[in-house]
Amino acid sequence: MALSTSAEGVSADRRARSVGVGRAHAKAVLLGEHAVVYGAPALAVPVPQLTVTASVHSPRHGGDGPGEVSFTMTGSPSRPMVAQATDGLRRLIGEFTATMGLADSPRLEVTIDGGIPHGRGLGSSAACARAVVHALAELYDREVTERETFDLVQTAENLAHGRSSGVDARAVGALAPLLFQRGEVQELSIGCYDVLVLADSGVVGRTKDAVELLREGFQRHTGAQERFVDRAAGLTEQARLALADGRPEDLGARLTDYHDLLRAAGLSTNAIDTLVEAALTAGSLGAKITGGGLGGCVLALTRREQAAEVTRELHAAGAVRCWTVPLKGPDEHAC
Ligand SMILES: Nc1ncnc2c1ncn2[C@@H]1O[C@H](COP(=O)(O)OP(=O)(O)O)[C@@H](O)[C@H]1O
Ligand SMILES: C[C@@](O)(CCOP(=O)(O)O)CC(=O)O
Repeated sequence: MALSTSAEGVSADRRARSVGVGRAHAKAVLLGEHAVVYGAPALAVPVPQLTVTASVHSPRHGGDGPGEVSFTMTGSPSRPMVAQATDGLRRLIGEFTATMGLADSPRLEVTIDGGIPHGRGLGSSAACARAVVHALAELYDREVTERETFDLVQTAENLAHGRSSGVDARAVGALAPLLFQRGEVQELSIGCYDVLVLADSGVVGRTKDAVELLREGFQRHTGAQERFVDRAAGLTEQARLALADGRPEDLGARLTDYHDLLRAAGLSTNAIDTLVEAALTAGSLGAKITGGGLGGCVLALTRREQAAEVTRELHAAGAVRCWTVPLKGPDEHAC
């Protein structure tokens, strides 16, 4: 099945001004986070209402000698980005210029207009990286395939996460829910489903630390990795079938089961558990932490007509902001 990805067109106008612009959106992992790092499948959904835009400006297009790359985040006031966030992007840009056969390292000014809060399990670093790849492609008028884009985003992600599965790299460019496993994706053909209410706990999670925490636990306890990955893969497969067959109650139950699995592994927090309980009490079909964990967001599968009530209860339980994300296939424009 062909995968729908968001792509950026080349604007002759921008080329003349030596500026390339690229965009990507946030994502949420429905099920499978962490286990996906060990080769298990994951289900992920695009979050199209949260986007990031990268503008890459080349003040001396084709400049001589090794170039400098500066990074700025817009906002009031605009600010330089932290090294933790820019190291991977620098490596990505180096890889892009080498892969595309560009002679010299250019001098570049990268501006990130970020509408995706970072450290919330929403794929902010992958979205930034993907937006930069699209911007570079536009700036240099190069065709970049989906595979090349994935590899470039992974160059940055592997630095940010230590070892990244690649699910974020794919999902932040996808137009529909997808099943991801070992770099390969399958777009899920579902109709209009219920909605996901995403609630931000306001606490910055640390994906790299969370991945490391789990790995250390696996090293200390014989068989723990196999047990975790088998249970996670089983739940993800059951959820995939429930999604395909239109069984929202079963999908919801598997989400909550997956939350319990992550919580048992030490990846949840009290604030997150409170939000999960609040969503379930308010009528959500299932709820869980999403992404790297140790903070971040809760995702709650909710009947459309109950989304407002669930959102109210999540705010009352401490959520700093909520988003309602339609769960729908690529051709369901009227959902
Ligand atoms: N402007 C910024 N200020 C601080 N950190 C940033 C910024 N932009 C991106 N980051 C980085 O983004 C990372 C979070 O991205 P990521 O690991 O993808 O997690 P998430 O998907 O939860 O956002 C943080 O570790 C941080 O280094
Ligand atoms: C925990 C993990 O499965 C997902 C991380 O998601 P995020 O970066 O926290 O949005 C890590 C990975 O897949 O590389």
